Amino acid sequence: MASPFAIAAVVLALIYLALRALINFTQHPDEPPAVLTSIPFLEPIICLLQRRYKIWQDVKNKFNLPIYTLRTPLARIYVVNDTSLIPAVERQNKVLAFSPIEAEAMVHLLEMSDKTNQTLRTNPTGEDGHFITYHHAVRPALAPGPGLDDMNRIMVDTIATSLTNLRQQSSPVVKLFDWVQHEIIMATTDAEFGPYNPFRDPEVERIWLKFESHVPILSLGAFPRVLAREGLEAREFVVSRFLQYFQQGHYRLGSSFLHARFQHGQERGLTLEDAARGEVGAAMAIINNTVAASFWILFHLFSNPGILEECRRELQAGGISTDEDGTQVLDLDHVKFNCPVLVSTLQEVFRYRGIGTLIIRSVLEDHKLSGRYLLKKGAIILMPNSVQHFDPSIWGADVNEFNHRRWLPDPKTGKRRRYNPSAFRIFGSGSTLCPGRHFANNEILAFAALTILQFDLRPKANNGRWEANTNRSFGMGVARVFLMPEKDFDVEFFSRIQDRNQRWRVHLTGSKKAVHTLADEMEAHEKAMHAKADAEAEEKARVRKLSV
Ligand code: HEM
Repeated sequence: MASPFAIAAVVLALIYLALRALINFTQHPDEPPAVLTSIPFLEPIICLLQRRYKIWQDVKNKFNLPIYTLRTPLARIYVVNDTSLIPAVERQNKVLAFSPIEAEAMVHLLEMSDKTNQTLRTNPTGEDGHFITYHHAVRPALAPGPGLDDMNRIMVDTIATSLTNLRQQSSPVVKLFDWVQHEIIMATTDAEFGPYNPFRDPEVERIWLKFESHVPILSLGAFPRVLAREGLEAREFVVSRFLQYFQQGHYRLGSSFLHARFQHGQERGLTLEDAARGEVGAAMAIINNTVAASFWILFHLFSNPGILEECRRELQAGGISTDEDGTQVLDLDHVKFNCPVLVSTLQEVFRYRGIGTLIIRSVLEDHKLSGRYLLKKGAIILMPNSVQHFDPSIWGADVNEFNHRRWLPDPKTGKRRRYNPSAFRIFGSGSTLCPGRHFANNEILAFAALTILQFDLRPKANNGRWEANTNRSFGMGVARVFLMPEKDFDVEFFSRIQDRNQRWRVHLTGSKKAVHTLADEMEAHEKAMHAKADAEAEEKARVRKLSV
């Protein structure tokens, strides 16, 4: 009689063969080829757990495919490597869409009323659906202009005041990430919510951060009452504070962006409580990435004395004046337009550290991408930033290095270096291109400039060596496109200004002109491509009509 081991081995072999056959039979020849199928349906998950954010580059290097399929137990995932396929995905935003994913994440994460959940889920890609009307409502408030200027003014005031206060302490020691997080949360939310900013209560900030750590489980809706009970309690506390803020009419003193959001909610029939819940989601979008980018820019500036000196020199060459009362005035226009090395360093931070895999789309109908690759309804598309941001054919042979001068004009020709804008993924692209990028650029630059001018920073451990390991990062998160440092660490702040009481402020002339980034080029490039595609479609329709 056969041993139990032998029987188990045969059963396992049969299951294995059946699963392999299932993949083969259900993978259409026109679909992108399936890879990581040796352990059917599980190999992609095992590789992700082992390799974390490095998985996307590993698979690209191993198979060298423009696009491929990962078969997982829950869904097919199509992963895009070829840069030229990205605009093709973005052009099909009614069929390859982000909003249905956003709708489900919001339903789970925010638990609004049934009526609002229904509103979110109804026709999420339609012109009159929640998401497209939301984009139209908020974009103008965040575009260069008076609304953005007001936000910028409050944001720089908050940062300048806080750093002056910090200078009054003698050589304070802080955990760097925590400190940056606090500074950016306060500056961003002051700008957003005005004088009655709920985050001014330290309890709100503390509990908000507790909520934040449970977001991945909450947004998946994976047994939150068992796995993330603390997160749910934290969310309800923050919601209650936003609700008070609305009930007491404090939102009237908030930013134009907040007004646009609130007004849009009212028009879509949201109750005040739903609006308060919506603010929890909005706060994630406006805070999380700016915190991470601000941490990384300080890390790269202070860990490289050469870059630090170059940037300080640029800032000091005409960027600072003195008021009659002795206040030092930093001119934000000077930072934005006359400090090319600092601006280039920021863009390199975006490229080098902004390699989360946030850009995700849902396939709503079977679709032939670029007329070649069959994408099946129900699948997910991922466009990993890391693949694009580390492609040597786009960025050159030094792609794996942090080159803070990468974005400066070519020293030989004096001309701006041309990179494919579709390969710069940090602010997304297409219909969901981040409308907050101008505010974020201003905030990160102002924060970095004020910090490097006033302080020297030195890590307490490692003999003052700067180290931030990211190996354990999955590079995936809700509203997080940056790799996160594994551990926070203590740094000591030394004031560079003798007079501890000397005040600093930032002068703003207005934001009509924005910092130039590749994301803006991409917007222009995509608009031109859309116009070309529309013209071609019109021409085809005209020819068809004539031939009838
Ligand atoms: C470095 C900082 C930031 C980064 C890297 C960033 C990145 C992004 C990305 C990648 C998306 C698109 C998501 C997708 O297509 O899948 C997005 C959307 C958005 N971002 Fe940002 N963002 C930043 C800061 C901000 C700030 C400061 C604000 C507001 C003041 C903001 C407001 C928004 C809004 C309103 C959306 C649209 C969300 C939606 O479609 O519902 N972002 N951002």
